[in-house]
Amino acid sequence: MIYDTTLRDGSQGEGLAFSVEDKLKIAKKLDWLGVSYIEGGWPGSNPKDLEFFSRIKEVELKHARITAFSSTRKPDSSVWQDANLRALLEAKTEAVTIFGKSWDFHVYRALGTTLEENLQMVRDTVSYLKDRGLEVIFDAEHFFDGYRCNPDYALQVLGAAADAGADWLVLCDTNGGTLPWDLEETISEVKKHFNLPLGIHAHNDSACAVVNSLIAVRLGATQVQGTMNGYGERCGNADISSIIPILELKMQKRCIPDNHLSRLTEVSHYVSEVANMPRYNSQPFVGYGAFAHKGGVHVNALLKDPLTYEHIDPAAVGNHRRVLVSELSGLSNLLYKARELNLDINSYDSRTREVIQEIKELESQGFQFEGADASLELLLRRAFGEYQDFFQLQNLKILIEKREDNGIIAEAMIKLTVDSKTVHTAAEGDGPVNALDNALRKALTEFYPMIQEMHLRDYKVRVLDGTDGTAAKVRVLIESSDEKDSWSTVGVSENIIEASWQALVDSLNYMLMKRLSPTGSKEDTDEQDE
Ligand SMILES: CC(=O)SCCNC(=O)CCNC(=O)[C@H](O)C(C)(C)COP(=O)(O)OP(=O)(O)OC[C@H]1O[C@@H](n2cnc3c(N)ncnc32)[C@H](O)[C@@H]1OP(=O)(O)O
Ligand SMILES: CC(=O)C(=O)O
Repeated sequence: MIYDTTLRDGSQGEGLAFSVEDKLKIAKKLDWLGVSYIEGGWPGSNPKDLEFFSRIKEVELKHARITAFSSTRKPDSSVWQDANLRALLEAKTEAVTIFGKSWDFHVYRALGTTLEENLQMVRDTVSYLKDRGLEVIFDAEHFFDGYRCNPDYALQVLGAAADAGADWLVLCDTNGGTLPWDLEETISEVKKHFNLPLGIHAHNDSACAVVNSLIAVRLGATQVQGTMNGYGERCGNADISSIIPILELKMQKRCIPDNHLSRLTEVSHYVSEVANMPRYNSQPFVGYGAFAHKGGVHVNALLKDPLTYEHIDPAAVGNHRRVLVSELSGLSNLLYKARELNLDINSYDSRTREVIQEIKELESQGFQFEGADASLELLLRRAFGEYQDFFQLQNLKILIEKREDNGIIAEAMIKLTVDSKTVHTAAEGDGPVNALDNALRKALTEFYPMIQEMHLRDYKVRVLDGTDGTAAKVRVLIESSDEKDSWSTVGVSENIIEASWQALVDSLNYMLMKRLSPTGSKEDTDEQDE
């Protein structure tokens, strides 16, 4: 069973703060994926979590059970007086998760109580909740550290929870420092003492959260607690976007409903969008680059059989294969790319080798085509005679004026040839690149009105050779979009205006090619875009 704690432990990660709406959206999406439990939050912690539990009741979930989280009662107090437990019951979930201390050091230092009182806190809390007919999942906090320091006591804590009626004993590697072989030994010992279903809750501080979770499953644990994309306190929790496909595809353990695995990539990306967290390109299974192939040798073999360089079929997890074209490309990368673009080229055509050499030469000058799909497509189509620029520059001037009261104003004057006609325009902008963009659009709108639908979404500049001082080159990457599509272009020069010009011109030409020339259609490959 997959127990997702993105909304509770995940939200303890730096930079994450879910609204109630966010939590509801994520819970629905996790249910759509088919996880067994969704831990919605800690009701005693804040009003937002309590509101989530009240509103999630109105949502019809198909697979997941909602659980609410809390601690054992306070030392030297009673369960009836405990504010956390009161709030927990207010959440009115059918399942609850209680964490209790299982490391003697924590009992002394963090709780400031006796070992016996901690055992009583566990007993009282679990039996109080069981008496109310709830499913009780007992998270033994710091279990592996506790077992290492005082195995008898750690086992007594599990025993207290089990005797009080807990339905699950979940072994937590709270500090995330346990190594796989130690974890294996500890779980093997625990199994000798308890017949209850076991779970695992691993943190990733030693980069072992996923592997530790999988080892626990091999040893018989039937519940894995983790978070989508591995969000969580410090270095995060076990990433269920890796655990689910490994269980399903490599360990033959069913943990989500039939045919739901292909939803995984979508769910992972959705959660990162709602969480407003950047995606990790190389994230296993679900990352945009998880099946991106760059080396020529790899792509050559992939074309013969994808199994040569892919451990699973990307489609199984809803991801897709991508081939990158760069200075590390061979003929195979180019042939693959050409096929995607419906370009009829073959390895016997001398131009094919010439294009690879041109790409390698340009990349050595600082261009980077793997992040500039549109510039690459223009280069290929130009090389194979399938494309001609839609306008030509005659000349361009940029004036920059610093005014005392009005900041900096830039003005670009531009002379172009379009359809054998000369067009001469000028436009102002906040800065030189903005003025250039405005002037170009002004000149071209008369001939190609559709360029008004194009927007510049992102503009990035990278200095390529800082040691040369003013002679350093810059690479400009521009991301543009219209209502249907988005594309990236690149320019490189020692002059930032020239580099920006190259990327801007590519961007406009690319859009015009797509709209006006049938060979420029990317419709066939749209599904391959992120
Ligand atoms: C391993 C984990 O991830 S556990 C989950 C951790 N998550 C969070 O802490 C997020 C939500 N937490 C909160 O909103 C707040 O910390 C609250 C509302 C729970 C408590 O707030 P406060 O009452 O102000 O206490 P504070 O946060 O300062 O300290 C935590 C208290 O819990 C006690 N505590 C810690 N673990 C346990 C436990 N298993 N059982 C009982 N009490 C516990 C601590 O001893 C401390 O009590 P003290 O104030 O008497 O020293
Ligand atoms: C319970 C929990 O979140 C932990 O031990 O890490």
